[in-house]
Amino acid sequence: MSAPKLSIVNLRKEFSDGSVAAVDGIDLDVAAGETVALLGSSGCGKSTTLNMVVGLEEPTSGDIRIDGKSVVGVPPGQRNVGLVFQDYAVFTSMSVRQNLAFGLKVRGIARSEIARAVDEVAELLGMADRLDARARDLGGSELQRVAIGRTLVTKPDILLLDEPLSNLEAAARLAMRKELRRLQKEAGLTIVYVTHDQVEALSLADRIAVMSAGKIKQVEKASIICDQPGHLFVAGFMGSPPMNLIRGKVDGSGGGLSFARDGFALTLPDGIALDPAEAAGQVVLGLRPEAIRLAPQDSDTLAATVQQVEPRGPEAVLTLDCAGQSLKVIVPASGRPQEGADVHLAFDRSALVLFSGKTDLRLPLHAGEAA
Ligand SMILES: Nc1ncnc2c1ncn2[C@@H]1O[C@H](COP(=O)(O)OP(=O)(O)OP(=O)(O)O)[C@@H](O)[C@H]1O
Repeated sequence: MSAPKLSIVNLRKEFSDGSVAAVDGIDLDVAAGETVALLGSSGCGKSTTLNMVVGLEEPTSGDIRIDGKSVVGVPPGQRNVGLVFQDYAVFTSMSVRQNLAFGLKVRGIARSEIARAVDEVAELLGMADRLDARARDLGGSELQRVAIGRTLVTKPDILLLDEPLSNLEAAARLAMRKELRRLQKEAGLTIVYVTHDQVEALSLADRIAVMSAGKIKQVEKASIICDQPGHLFVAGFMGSPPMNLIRGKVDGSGGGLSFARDGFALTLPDGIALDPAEAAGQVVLGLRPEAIRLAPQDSDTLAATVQQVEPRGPEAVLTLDCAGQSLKVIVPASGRPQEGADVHLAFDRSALVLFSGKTDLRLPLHAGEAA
């Protein structure tokens, strides 16, 4: 990556009334023009991280650098970081034009320059014909566009978006996701995007940082994080349903390794070379629901019973009992089996991953390979 636009270095925040750190030593680089999502459930420290970047909270320790320069202690107004919340923070009594102009007006910018900047941002947001509308007459997604526009007119180095689509109806949320993708491209924005919604993170971010209990568990490209989770937590969090995770042991040696837990056993692909210390201990096998399919019985399939069928539009999620092991499998809705049916499962073994039972980290499966 070229020199990062934003560097978060070993950042920590303890609130005086709390015994645990809200943000517990996180590191994150964001490149110019990149969108990184901070993804995690409520209370994991996402908003606190953003608040420290914008300057609303001071870190307990660690550093925040913009273009290589520390901004810790620099007042929010001098950081050139824009923050947009889910609550639109738009003045409803003002027009769209007045709202967009507000941030520049309070900075004492010349009128002609404000007018130019407002026109430019209105154009970018597709709101050029709405400049004279009263904010109180706007719908949710228009209001959110104005809120983003109010920040964009100030030309922030970094745009921070904190759950910006949470207050929108499903259809408006979809439209705004598209709008944000267009903005990212056209304005080349550097964005840190906070969300608890993984579909939003997957569709908007270049990379996703998965947070849990104040820590970043993994930062990875959105395109591969579901298939290549580096940490057991991420494997159990990403995807709907998430990866099947089975705690067990690896048996055998050389070319004939297999994974076993009670009655459930699966041959591992040829050529796997596990660290002997890890192979001797507990491991967790991970297999995405998409990597298992129903198949005619043969020497390579395992028998299973369908316990639950959950239709989900064009597909269905099956919960199966396979030798005492509960598995989730996604199948096409048409031709799905009935509850109670006996089926056979074929496994895409090339898609399986193993995690250390000791560290919860993904294990390299081949000599010299990084997990
Ligand atoms: N001002 C504060 N004083 C004390 N504790 C706080 C304060 N702000 C946040 N916390 C605590 O810090 C932890 C992280 O909160 P934070 O709001 O950053 O999480 P989050 O991931 O953004 O969650 P949410 O999506 O619910 O906002 C929580 O346990 C929260 O209760």
